[in-house]
Amino acid sequence: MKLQRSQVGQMLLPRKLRKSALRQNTFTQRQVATRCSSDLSTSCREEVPNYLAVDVLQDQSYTRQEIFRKVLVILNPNSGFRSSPEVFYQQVQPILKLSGFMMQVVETSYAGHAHVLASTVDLSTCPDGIICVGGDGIVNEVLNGLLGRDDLKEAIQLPIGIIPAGSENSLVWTVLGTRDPVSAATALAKGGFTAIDVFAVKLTQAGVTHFGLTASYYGFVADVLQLSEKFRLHLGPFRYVIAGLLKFLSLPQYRFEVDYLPLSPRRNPKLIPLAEKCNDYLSADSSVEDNWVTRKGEFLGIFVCNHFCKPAQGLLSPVIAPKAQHNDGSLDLILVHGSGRLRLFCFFVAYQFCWHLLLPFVEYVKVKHVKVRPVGNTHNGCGVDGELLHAEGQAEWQCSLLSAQGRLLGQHPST
Ligand SMILES: Nc1ncnc2c1ncn2[C@@H]1O[C@H](COP(=O)(O)OP(=O)(O)OP(=O)(O)O)[C@@H](O)[C@H]1O
Repeated sequence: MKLQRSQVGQMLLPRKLRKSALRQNTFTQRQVATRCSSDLSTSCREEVPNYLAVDVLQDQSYTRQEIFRKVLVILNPNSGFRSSPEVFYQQVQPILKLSGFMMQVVETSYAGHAHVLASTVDLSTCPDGIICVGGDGIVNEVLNGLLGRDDLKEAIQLPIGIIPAGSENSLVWTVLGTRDPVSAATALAKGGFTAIDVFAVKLTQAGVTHFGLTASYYGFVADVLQLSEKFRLHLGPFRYVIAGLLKFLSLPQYRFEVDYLPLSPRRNPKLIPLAEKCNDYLSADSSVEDNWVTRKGEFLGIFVCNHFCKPAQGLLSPVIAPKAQHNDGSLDLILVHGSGRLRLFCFFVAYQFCWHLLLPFVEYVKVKHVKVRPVGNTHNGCGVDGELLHAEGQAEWQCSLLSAQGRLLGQHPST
């Protein structure tokens, strides 16, 4: 007798699971049939790999829900090792379909496409969110597209889902505790949301504001980010290592003036109402407050972190801002004072073991606002969530939290 593919899959399962899989399979096929018929754009002919069906169906909490969730999926075919289409269509889409997602899938065809999609999509066609398949960069584009809309208040409420398929997926790894596409899809399937602070970085001279969820950074790391773009095509995710090594070998000096407003424990930044446009919020800044602290001189790096920033790659899983929480209404500022390869090397080694805060040249403070001014011919770019922002001539970057929080689809497994 010729076995169907799903039956072959079951033969590979332990006996106990096989029985339950057989029972579940009838149920699965019924579910797939109804749900696919209402899928917005994708074909429902592809088979669900059986082991995935079993995985998903074993958690009854989300298979029993009958409510469809309408989402827009934005897939960057260019991210990471360019395997995101394969990852999505073969591993992720079946899980999402089974758990009731109705997906309109759009593949980006140029840099900036995700931004355009998020800023123009009719929100009523994807009331349950936008799912990004790619790296931190594509999530950042979607965030900025949403926050540039006229219907900002509704747009900021729209949850963003993430299927990690990029070079660096620090956001989903740090905040939702997952870094592989299948467990990220399972987290989306389980449902729930995670509130996350949103910060804005404004280039004062140009009056341009860019939003982020992870961190903004200046100095060595921003410089490496710029150089790494040259190697994107040939090296994929390894581009950061090569660019980092090259920049380390030809390390320049970075001079900055930094002003920061430490977080006052009595003040709750969330009490300030969200302005109609996010740009207005930054112009009504807190210059009237007088407890600004100024630092001047050489800095190897300046990091303004919204969460503890755990890189998805790396052996030891270090974190740059161990005291940061993604929803605590504050930003964590790390100043790495000084210059020189030896100091940078010490910082890097200490960071691998999460000892970097013990170094005498590292300053760590929770803040509300930060202003960073590169001095002289210091690299004047600013990295935000893996995207490099450029400035012409003298620049001042202002980094502040927005009063409203965004929402990520899914929850950390420990919640
Ligand atoms: N079709 C495309 N062709 C070229 N570039 C694209 C395309 N779609 C998106 N991009 C650009 O690719 C950039 C990086 O994408 P993404 O973040 O998904 O992957 P990554 O760089 O590999 O991962 P990470 O940002 O986590 O390091 C985005 O900022 C976006 O502007």
